[in-house]
Amino acid sequence: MTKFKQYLELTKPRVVALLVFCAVIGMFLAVDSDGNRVLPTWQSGLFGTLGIWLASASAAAFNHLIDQRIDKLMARTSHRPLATGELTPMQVFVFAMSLGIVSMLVLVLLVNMLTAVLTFFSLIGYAVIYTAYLKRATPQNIVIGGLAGAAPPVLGWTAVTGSLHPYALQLLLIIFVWTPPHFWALAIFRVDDYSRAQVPMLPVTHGVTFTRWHILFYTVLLFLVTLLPFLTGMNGLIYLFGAVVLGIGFLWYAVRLFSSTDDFFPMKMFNYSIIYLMVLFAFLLADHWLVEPVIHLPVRFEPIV
Ligand code: HEM
Ligand SMILES: CC(C)=CCC/C(C)=C/CC/C(C)=C/COP(=O)(O)OP(=O)(O)O
Repeated sequence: MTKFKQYLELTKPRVVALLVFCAVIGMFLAVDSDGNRVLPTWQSGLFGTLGIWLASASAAAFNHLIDQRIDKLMARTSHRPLATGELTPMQVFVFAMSLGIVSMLVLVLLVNMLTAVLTFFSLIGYAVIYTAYLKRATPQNIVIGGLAGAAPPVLGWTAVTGSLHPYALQLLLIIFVWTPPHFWALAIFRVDDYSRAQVPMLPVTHGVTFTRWHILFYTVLLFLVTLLPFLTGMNGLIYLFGAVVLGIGFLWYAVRLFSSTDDFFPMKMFNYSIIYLMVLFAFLLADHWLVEPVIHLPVRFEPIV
């Protein structure tokens, strides 16, 4: 009997879909060293996307393997293929290794070395540093571990240009600062799960109110960080409009989190965080390719740095 559904679940398909979406947008935002827009070639576009996707899926499968004991104890994850025994640890190991090896072959042979190396570090960062160590070690686990999940736009960018650009790092910074409100909103709702599994997530170790303050802090920081692409001249007014409107929405959730009596409200914020990131990146792309090249609006800010 085929276990396609179980193997697919190991790859965290929806999380990885958003990671790959951000990577692809990173590809289409790339500029060369003179600041001119560049497009991915069919090869860098196709194989870059494939390599990043396979590496993220591999990291997700390793996460299932390393977390199997924890996953059995939490209601949200107790149906996972290793927790239920539908797949064996050896099957998951072989699957995760295979995806990882193929991803590296694709990136090294068909994309470029820089992308392969950075993707490899992201894979290790999530699968080993975050999952096997940080997650169990400190309530700042997801802040530090968030670096791996924030890498995709940089990976997409380097797949196209073969070099790192400060603009790409702004995109990384956005996802890095977005991760704590994204995750802690869910963690507040799932605090009993984490406490049963003895995972030191912030709401477990420091309580829900403390976590709400942290969420608010990072949401304000996120609002400021999302202004950077405009302030550095990377993007124009259409992007700025999107970032401000979406950011006000996120801030509203972060403030309302203190007073809402709806138990499900943190999950509403969590769901909003996903829409937020998707639409923000869509704005980056639309602004980059529409505003100047098509509509000819002279709306860029003279960079302050
Ligand atoms: C350390 C960083 C992160 C942590 C700890 C985290 C944590 C989580 C958790 C616990 C879930 C619920 C998963 C489930 O129930 O299956 C989730 C869902 C999700 N995350 Fe994250 N996340 C992180 C980073 C990211 C990043 C970087 C992205 C994308 C750019 C992302 C996108 C998503 C999406 C799209 C979902 C919804 C999945 C679904 O509907 O099943 N996450 N995240
Ligand atoms: C190569 C590359 C870009 C790697 C990044 C890979 C990746 C899948 C990042 C997503 C982060 C994520 C879903 C964290 C949740 O893990 P968790 O263990 O806290 O959540 P869980 O309890 O749902 O498993």
